[in-house]
Amino acid sequence: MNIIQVNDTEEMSSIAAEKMIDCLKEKPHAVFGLATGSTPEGTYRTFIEQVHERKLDITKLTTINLDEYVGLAPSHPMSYHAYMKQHFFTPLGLEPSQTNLPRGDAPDPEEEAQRYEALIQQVGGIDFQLLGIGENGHIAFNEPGTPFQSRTQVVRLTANTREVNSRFFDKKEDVPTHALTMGLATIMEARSIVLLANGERKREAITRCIEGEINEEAPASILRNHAHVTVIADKEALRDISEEKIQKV
Ligand SMILES: O=P(O)(O)OC[C@H]1O[C@](O)(CO)[C@@H](O)[C@@H]1O
Repeated sequence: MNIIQVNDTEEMSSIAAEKMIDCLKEKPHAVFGLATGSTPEGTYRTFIEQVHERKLDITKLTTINLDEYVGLAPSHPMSYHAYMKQHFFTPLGLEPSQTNLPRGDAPDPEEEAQRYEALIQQVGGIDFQLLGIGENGHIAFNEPGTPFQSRTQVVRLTANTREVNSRFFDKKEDVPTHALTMGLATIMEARSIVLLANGERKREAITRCIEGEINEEAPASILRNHAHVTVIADKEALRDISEEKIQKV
């Protein structure tokens, strides 16, 4: 695990965006695994600016998102479809056929999970996976206790995750109780992974991810079993990590 300490969110975003660009330049038909949440917003902005500035070809790119709330149609403003459209797909200029998210409004969510897992295999797997981390250590919506061998599935969200994510909704009760999420084993098949974290509120989750025991109570700790993971995080998130493990920019 390569751990890069950055000075601020802007630096985190530009390093992450540069890694996405490296992947795209090396493989124009790359498959990007993408995350939502507040953490990757700057990375998306910087990547898009750079793609336009350097006139990079994105017409062969495919994107596969990690998760979606069960019950929210793509048109729902709090859906991850809407988030991706606003922060990435539209400003980058991707065609709808290039982008993929689980359908939160699928009539049979379990069947949708299977379709989505099969789709990831059909596109040949993920070349570059971007991840955020939940305050409780979740990656995608794989909450503490999720089996390491899990694949794309329907999950119940913890009270903590619903509380944390209620900041995006009008009322706490509006936060869906379930989500469709790529599983931990699915994520681990990505060829390279970049995990982003900033701020004190991610400190405990990052400490457990990097220095705690590798176990299912700390879902992000599984990443230590992957050969190509880079954590890009700020001082606040890395406060408890031993100096010798950290690379500073
Ligand atoms: O980036 P944020 O908003 O702190 O969210 C962290 C993580 O939580 C989620 O938003 C899900 O709760 C993930 O998609 C994200 O990686």
